[in-house]
Amino acid sequence: MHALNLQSNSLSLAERLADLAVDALIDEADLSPKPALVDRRGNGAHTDLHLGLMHASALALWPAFKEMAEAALAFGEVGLPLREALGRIGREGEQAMLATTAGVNTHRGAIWALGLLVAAAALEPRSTGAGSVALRAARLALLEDRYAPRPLSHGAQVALRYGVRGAREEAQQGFPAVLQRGLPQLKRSRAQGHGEQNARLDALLAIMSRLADTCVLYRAGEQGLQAMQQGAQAVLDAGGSASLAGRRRLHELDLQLLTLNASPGGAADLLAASLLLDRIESADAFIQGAL
Ligand SMILES: CC(C)(COP(=O)(O)OP(=O)(O)OC[C@H]1O[C@@H](n2cnc3c(N)ncnc32)[C@H](O[C@H]2O[C@H](COP(=O)(O)OP(=O)(O)OP(=O)(O)O)[C@@H](O)[C@H]2O)[C@@H]1O)[C@@H](O)C(=O)NCCC(=O)NCCS
Ligand SMILES: Nc1ncnc2[nH]cnc12
Repeated sequence: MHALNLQSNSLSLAERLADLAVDALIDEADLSPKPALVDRRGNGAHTDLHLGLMHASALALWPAFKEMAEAALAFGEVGLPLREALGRIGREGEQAMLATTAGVNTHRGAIWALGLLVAAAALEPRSTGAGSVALRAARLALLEDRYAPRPLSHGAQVALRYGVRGAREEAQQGFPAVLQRGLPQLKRSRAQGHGEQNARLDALLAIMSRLADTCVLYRAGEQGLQAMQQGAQAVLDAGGSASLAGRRRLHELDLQLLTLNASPGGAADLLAASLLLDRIESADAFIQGAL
C-alpha cells in the first residue's frame, strides 16, 4: 500500500493533490485522437471549445482543488460540514472556470468528480488505493448539500427523459466506470506493452463502452449513446488503439460521433478521474521523481 508523503518537495499535501488533479485534466485534454472530443487535432464536436481553453480551464481550477483538499484535512472526516464546504468550493470553482472560459462549460463534471476524489485522498493520506479513495468519495457524494441549487441542468433533463443515472449517481456508487472499466483497462493495456497514450485511449474507450454519458444523451439521444457504446466496444474488440484494425474502428467511431454531434464529455471527465486515481496510487514513486 502507498502513502502520500507529507514532507517532500516542500509542497503541502493539498498543493500536491491539486497538481495531480490539474495534470490529469491536462493529460486528458492532450490525449489524441479522442472521438468527437477536443484534443491536439481540433475541437471535435464542439464549436465553443478548443485545446487552449481546456488547458486554461484546468489551470484555473488549481486553487479550488487545493482548497477542497485543505477542507478535507481541516474537517478530518466524512460528514455534512465537509460535504457542504466542498459544495461551496466547487461552486466557486465553477465560477472561476466560467470566468476563464467566458461562460463556456469546460469542466463542470470534472470539478465534481476530481474534487470529491482529491478531498477523499486528503482525508486519509495513508490509504491511497483507488478503491479506498473512491469509496470515501462516494460517502461524501451521498450526503445532501443543503445549499446546492438544483437547476434543470442538461444532466437532470436527460435523467428525467431517459431514466438514466448521471454524474451524481456515478460518484455516489463509487465511480464504477472508473474502478471497473477505466483503471483496469489502463493497467491491462500497459501490461500488454501498448504504450501509455494507447493505454489511455483504451481506458477512455472502456469507459465509453458502458457509460450513460448525459452529455451524449443531451446532444444525440439514445441513438448517439448506442453509437458511442457499441463503437467504443468495437475498437476494443478489434485489438484496441494500438492495433491497426482498432485504429480503423476508432477513426470510424470519430466520424460517426461527429456526424451525430455526440461528444462524450462525461467519459472524458471519468478518464481524467482514472488518471488521477492512478497517480495517487503511485504517489510514492511520483514523489521520488520516478514518474
Ligand atoms: C452533481 C453535478 C455533477 C451536477 O450534475 P448534473 O447531471 O445535474 O449536471 P450537468 O450540468 O449536466 O453536469 C454533469 C456533467 O458531468 C459529466 N457527465 C455526464 N454524464 C456523466 C456520467 N454518466 N458520469 C459522470 N460524469 C458525467 C458531463 O461533463 C462533461 O460534459 C460537459 C459539457 O456538458 P454540457 O454543458 O451539458 O454540454 P454541451 O452539450 O457541450 O453544452 P452546450 O454546448 O449546449 O452549452 C463538460 O464540461 C464535461 O465536464 C456533464 O456535463 C455537480 O456538477 C454539482 O452538483 N455541482 C455543484 C457544486 C458541488 O457540489 N460540487 C462538489 C464539489 S466536489
Ligand atoms: N476533451 C474534452 N472535449 C470536450 N469536452 C470535454 N469535457 C472534458 N474533457 C473534454
